[in-house]
Amino acid sequence: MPYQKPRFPLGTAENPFARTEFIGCRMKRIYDEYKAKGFKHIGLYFLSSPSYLVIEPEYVKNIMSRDFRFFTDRGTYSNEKSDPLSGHLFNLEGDKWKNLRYKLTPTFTSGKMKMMFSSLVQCGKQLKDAVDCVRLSNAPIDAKEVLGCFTTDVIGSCAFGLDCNSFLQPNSEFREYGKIVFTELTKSRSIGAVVAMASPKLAQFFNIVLTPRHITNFFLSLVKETVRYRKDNDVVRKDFMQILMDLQDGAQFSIEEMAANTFVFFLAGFETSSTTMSFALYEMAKNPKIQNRVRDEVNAVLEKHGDLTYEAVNEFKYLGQVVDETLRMYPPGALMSRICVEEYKIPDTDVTLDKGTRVIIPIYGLHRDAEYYPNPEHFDPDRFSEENVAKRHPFVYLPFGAGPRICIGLRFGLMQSKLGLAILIRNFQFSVNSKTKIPIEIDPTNLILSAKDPIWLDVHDV
Ligand code: HEM
Repeated sequence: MPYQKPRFPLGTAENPFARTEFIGCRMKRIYDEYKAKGFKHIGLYFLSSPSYLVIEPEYVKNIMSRDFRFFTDRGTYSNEKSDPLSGHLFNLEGDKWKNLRYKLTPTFTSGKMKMMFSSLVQCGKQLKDAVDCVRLSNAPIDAKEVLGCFTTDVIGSCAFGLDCNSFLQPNSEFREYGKIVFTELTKSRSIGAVVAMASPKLAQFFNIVLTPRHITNFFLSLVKETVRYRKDNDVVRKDFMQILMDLQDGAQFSIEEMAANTFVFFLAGFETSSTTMSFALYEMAKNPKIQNRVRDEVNAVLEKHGDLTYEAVNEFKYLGQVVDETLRMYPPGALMSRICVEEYKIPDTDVTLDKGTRVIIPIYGLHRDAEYYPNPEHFDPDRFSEENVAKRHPFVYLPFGAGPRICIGLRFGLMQSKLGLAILIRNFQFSVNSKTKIPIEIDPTNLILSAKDPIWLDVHDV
């Protein structure tokens, strides 16, 4: 198999203590270079760990879906005893993951989502009022900050039962944690974080704790107090916490497990959705035709339904295509990993992956590959019309992953993104403020794809 020559001591990896290029872009460069030479896959080294980068979509399909049993784990680090918040669905492996996924799947049925919908609409009203205030003062909005407040409020309300209104209380503890949690966990350049990435087993051996103690204490006590308050006062709410509490009554969850799994909704659900919405708004601000088409659709659907209902959001077809195209150009999870848990022969080749090999799926590379998406730097929601989608290999579009480990919050993420964008586009017109750099620079230090600087947009009346 072709491979990139490793150099001591980093292998083919970039120095993790001095990140100068976003990891998704780096993998895209390798993907482009080897694809141009006609290769379907390539070997890499992260420090001394062998890794395998996939180029051919058919191999991606086998790994993520058809032959999933060889690739059940993601290879992220968790240590349930010393670092209780790390024992969540994203990190767990093998049977522990399988059992938890089975228990949590009912959390995202359409019935449960409908139940939470009114909380989302309430957060949407606060978003509209906040943007209106900025419009009246003739100032631009920082889309990242505004939408960060919105998704913080949504997750606060739907996962923790809190009424945050981050717009009125920008310095509330919950919003402050929203800002730092992701950064502290994913930008960490401690030796422990590097060891955990290179070898989760070694990190386990040294009992490494990645979650800062103050974050663990905040979330553990928040969940403990909420559960105690609801039980003592017979309070029943329509949120994730309630669903987990109902499961807990069947003795399926400890308080630590409940905290870890509400925490992961915070970790996996908040920044992914807010960056998606910020990029979508930025693209629409650059493309008034697309923005107007979305506004016309939103108005027509709302006229038909009379109100912003769950069913109405599901009818925003073109807005859905705008979100799909945004996730193609700016997938928050720009690369995905799997661990080969049993020796695996790549079908129709003489390549065998050893147990323990890390597999990298270069989502950003696939999404910006001109073979699948001609003129890939161009924002074009029509790529996602039913007819055009049917012409493509399904495994060249993976913003939520695929197979049994696909994002469990996919429908929730799409629903909150479409709802927030519909409210904004219906009520305001957006254009790019001169302070915004075009094209947007990607933050090299973040593990998820996000803008390095604020995205300033001017807001006008419709
Ligand atoms: C636009 C929004 C979102 C995007 C782009 C996104 C993307 C992803 C991706 C790429 C994965 C990895 C999938 C794989 O390895 O195949 C993932 C997993 C996950 N996501 Fe999301 N996500 C979003 C929203 C959410 C929300 C709102 C929640 C929860 C409320 C959530 C919870 C999770 C969890 C728990 C996992 C781990 C699933 C497992 O391992 O079984 N995500 N997400």
